[in-house]
Amino acid sequence: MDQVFIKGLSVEAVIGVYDWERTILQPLVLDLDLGWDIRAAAAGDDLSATLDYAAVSQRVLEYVGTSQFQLVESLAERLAALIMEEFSVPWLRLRVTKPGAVSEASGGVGVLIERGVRTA
Ligand SMILES: Nc1nc2c(c(=O)[nH]1)N=C([C@H](O)[C@@H](O)CO)CN2
Repeated sequence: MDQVFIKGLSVEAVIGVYDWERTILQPLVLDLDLGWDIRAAAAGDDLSATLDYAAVSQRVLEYVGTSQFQLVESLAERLAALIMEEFSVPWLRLRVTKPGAVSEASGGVGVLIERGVRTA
């Protein structure tokens, strides 16, 4: 399946299980692979026929930036459901990285989920 992707989307949110984390904003980085058949958009050179990565990015920034989850798992699950419902995305892969959580992990820590049905 074709994909529209958004890589390295940076946003700050209240995220974490510990008391000190409930009072600060922490950086998160999101990577999204979004299943979408791009052929109709390509044939017509038509934005309205594709998944607008700018519109998805804006919605994700709005949602995550005002969220207050404890676990990155919870954020990932809710965000995946929102994107699939609001943008009619049939399948997605979402990585949520919390860069500063484990200082020794230079590439960050977090979760990677896939949801939906990935058609050929
Ligand atoms: N699998 C997870 N492990 C941990 C999480 C999490 O969201 N998912 N969160 C924390 C703390 O909030 C941590 O980020 C504070 O540094 C610990 N482990």
